[in-house]
Amino acid sequence: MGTFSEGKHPDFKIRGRLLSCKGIRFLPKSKDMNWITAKDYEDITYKKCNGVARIAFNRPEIRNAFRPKTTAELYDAFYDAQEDTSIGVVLLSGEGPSSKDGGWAFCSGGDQKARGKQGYVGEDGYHRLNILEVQRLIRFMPKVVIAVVPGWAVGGGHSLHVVCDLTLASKEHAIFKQTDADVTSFDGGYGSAYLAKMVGQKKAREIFFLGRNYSAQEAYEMGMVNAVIPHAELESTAYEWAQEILAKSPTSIKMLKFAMNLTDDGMVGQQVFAGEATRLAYGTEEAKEGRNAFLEKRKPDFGKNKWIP
Ligand SMILES: CC(C)(COP(=O)(O)OP(=O)(O)OC[C@H]1O[C@@H](n2cnc3c(N)ncnc32)[C@H](O)[C@@H]1OP(=O)(O)O)[C@@H](O)C(=O)NCCC(=O)NCCSC(=O)c1cc(O)c2ccccc2c1O
Repeated sequence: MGTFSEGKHPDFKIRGRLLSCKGIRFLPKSKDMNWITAKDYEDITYKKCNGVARIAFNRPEIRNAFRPKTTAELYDAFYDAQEDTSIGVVLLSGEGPSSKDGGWAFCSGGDQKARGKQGYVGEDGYHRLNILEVQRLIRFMPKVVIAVVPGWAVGGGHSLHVVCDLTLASKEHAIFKQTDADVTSFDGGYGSAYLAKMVGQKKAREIFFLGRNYSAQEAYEMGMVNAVIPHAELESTAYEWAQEILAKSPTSIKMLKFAMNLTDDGMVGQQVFAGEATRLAYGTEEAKEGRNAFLEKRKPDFGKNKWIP
C-alpha cells in the first residue's frame, strides 16, 4: 500500500523484535515501520521489518489473481519467513490500488486466463493447483499469519484469508465473496469445511451456494474477520497487532496455534503438534541421558528422573 516507507537501517533494527532505549524495552510502533525488501519477485512483493514479514500479491490490475508463478513465489517467500528465526509474524496482503480503475484487492483467486483443462497452466506447461500447498504452509508454519485484506477477497483468495490465523479488513474497500460455484471450482478443504467451523454451517453454505458480496462489517459479524479497520490505518494496525504478538512467548504462540489446529487437522495436526512436543522433550535432562547412553554404548539410567504426575 502507498503508506509504506522503504529504506536502509542498521541490522539490529530489522532483526530485533524489541528496540531498546537507555535500557527501557518497548514495542516498535507503526511509526518505526521501515520495510526492507527481502527478495524481488515478479508477482508478489516480500519485505521484512522488526520481526514481521510482509508478503503481498502484486497483480493489482487483475485484482491480484494468482497463476502458478504467483503461487510458486508465495511458497518460496512463506518458506523463507518460516525458516527466518528473526520473523514471528507474517502479514499476507495485496498491493494496490489498480492503476486501471483504482480498485483494491487482497486476491481474486486463480487467474482464469491461466486456467487450462486440469488446473492453472504454468510456464512449464503443467496444470497445477499448488495454491493448496501454500495453504498448508500457512496452516502448519509455527508463526502467526495475518490476512490484511485491503479489497476483494474472492474465490481462492477468500480461502486464503480463511486459512490465515487472523484477518484484518479495510472498512471501506474489503469485500468477501465466494465465486467457486460460478467457475466450476470447489475448495473442499480449509476454504469451505473449515470456514463452516468459523461462521457456522448455514452461513458457510450461504456464502458458497449464493456467492454474494459481504462487507468487512458483515464478515466481522459472522466471525471470519477479527477487526474492521479504516483503510488508511490498515497496514499500520496490522503491524501493531504483529508487534503485540511478537512480545509474547514464541513457544506458547506456536503451541497454541498447533493446539487450535489439531482437532481439525486429524493425524497431520497431531504430527505437527507432537513434533513440537518432541522438540520440548529433547531439551530435558532425561533426553540428554538417553542420547548419552546410546553414544556411550551403555544402558540409560533414568533413575534420577521422577515420574512426575
Ligand atoms: C474479483 C471481482 C469480484 C472484482 O470485480 P470488479 O467489478 O471490481 O472488477 P473486474 O471484474 O472488472 O476485474 C478487473 C480486472 O481484473 C480481471 N480479473 C479479476 N479477477 C480475475 C481472475 N480471478 N482471473 C483473471 N482475471 C481476473 C478482470 O478480468 C478485469 O480485467 P479487464 O482486463 O477486463 O480489465 C471479479 O473480477 C471476479 O469475480 N473475478 C473472478 C473471481 C473468480 O472467479 N476467481 C476464481 C475462483 S476459483 C479459485 O480461485 C481456485 C483456485 C485454485 O487454485 C483452487 C485449487 C484447488 C481448489 C480450489 C481452487 C479454487 O477455488
